[in-house]
Amino acid sequence: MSERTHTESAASETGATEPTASDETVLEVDGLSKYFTQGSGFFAGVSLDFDRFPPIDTEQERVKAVDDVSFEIRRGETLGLVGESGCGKSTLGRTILRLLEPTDGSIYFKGEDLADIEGGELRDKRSEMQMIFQDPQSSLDPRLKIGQIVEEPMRAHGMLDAGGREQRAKMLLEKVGLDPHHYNRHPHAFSGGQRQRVNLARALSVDPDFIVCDEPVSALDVSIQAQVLNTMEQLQEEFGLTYLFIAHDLSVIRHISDRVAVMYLGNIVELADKEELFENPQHPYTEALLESIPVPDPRKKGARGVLEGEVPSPVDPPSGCRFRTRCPKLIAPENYDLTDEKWAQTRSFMRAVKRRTFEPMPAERIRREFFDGDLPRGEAGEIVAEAIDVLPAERRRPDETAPESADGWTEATDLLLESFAQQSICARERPAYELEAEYGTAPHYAACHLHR
Ligand SMILES: Nc1ncnc2c1ncn2[C@@H]1O[C@H](COP(=O)(O)OP(=O)(O)OP(=O)(O)O)[C@@H](O)[C@H]1O
Repeated sequence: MSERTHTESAASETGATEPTASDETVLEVDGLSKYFTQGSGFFAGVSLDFDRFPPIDTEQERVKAVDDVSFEIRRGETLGLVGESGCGKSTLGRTILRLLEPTDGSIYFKGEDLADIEGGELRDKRSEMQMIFQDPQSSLDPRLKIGQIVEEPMRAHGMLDAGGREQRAKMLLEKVGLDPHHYNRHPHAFSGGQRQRVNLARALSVDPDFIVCDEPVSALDVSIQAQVLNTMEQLQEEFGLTYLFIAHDLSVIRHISDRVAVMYLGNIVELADKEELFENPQHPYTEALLESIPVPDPRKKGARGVLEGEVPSPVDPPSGCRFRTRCPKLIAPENYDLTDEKWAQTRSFMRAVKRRTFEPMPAERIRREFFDGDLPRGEAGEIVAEAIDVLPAERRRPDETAPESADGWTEATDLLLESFAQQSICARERPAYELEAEYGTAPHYAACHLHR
């Protein structure tokens, strides 16, 4: 346990210091994957398939929650991890700490591969890596006193004697901005922000190097969030902590992070210095996320709502770039003679057909509304014309039910997707590129074919 832990002054609510990262790599994640098997129990994943003999199919559906993720975190650094709900942030955090078994890949913590160790050795390592969860309410046992809660990890790791643990717990309560006299009180007497401070004291009790913070301020009022974040920054400085900070809120990520990783459907799609990421985003998904931040200036409201469509299922994610099915910058397939304008029109037509966002209408009107009257030249134009042909025809009378149309929509969608979307490099290859950074010195990674 470090000397300075006991001698430095208590953390205050104000005057956050900028944490400084060293060159030493504390954590290196290499090709890490975590797949979940749908369901559980003996018959999970077993289905009957009467086209086979015997008619049992044991092929299991696997949720690719984290898929081939690699990055490093330096000592004293905060790496922010941001992305929409369900993209795999929590699973990544838990797999790094081996609270979940990795499906593949390595997790080097201070040079040692955690994926290789088991039992007592893993338990010992756990004291060096802690986790703080989102909900301070449910993560504190209401029957225990604050002191017992903070001391519990020390007891589990056989740290200090009873007197030493009490002394350390009181010191830590003060460090996290609580009155040490709260030692004998129960959690129900505390506000959300105070409870999260108790969680911080508990995580710090075993003197960890690395903390995974999983949405630690999301459940708190905005006014309390900044105070808790400031305390976390002060504790980082004082105890030499390294954070992986998970949040979906970009303003929280901007407040706390040194570098930021953006996650989409189990992959990291962009990783750069905070300043670089916010000022010079290079992945269309990051751009869309940044543009979806509510802007205080009402005159600028045009920029919102750019993230269209549903996130695909992590059971069967898109080939190539996982964002391609929603990407406004999908690259044109090279095998057609398409101008930028005609590609943009073809793409929006393809999207409208796939989502069935227009009523059946005459071919001439489709050409006019989607293509300014001119289809793309050559083979691309022939394919579009064929798709228009198979779309259901318009109703002749308003009371007439639409002609049996589902097949026409599906046929046109399949034709367009197979001929255009799936021919794009975005569908054929997985992108991974390092770019020149404009701000700061850290490498800028953006997994997007636009940067080839
Ligand atoms: N135990 C599990 N079994 C099966 N699927 C799971 C399990 N845990 C998570 N998943 C799935 O893995 C994917 C990633 O989930 P995860 O909770 O890691 O995302 P997240 O980005 O942290 O989302 P949120 O911000 O909503 O917590 C989701 O599709 C989720 O449904």
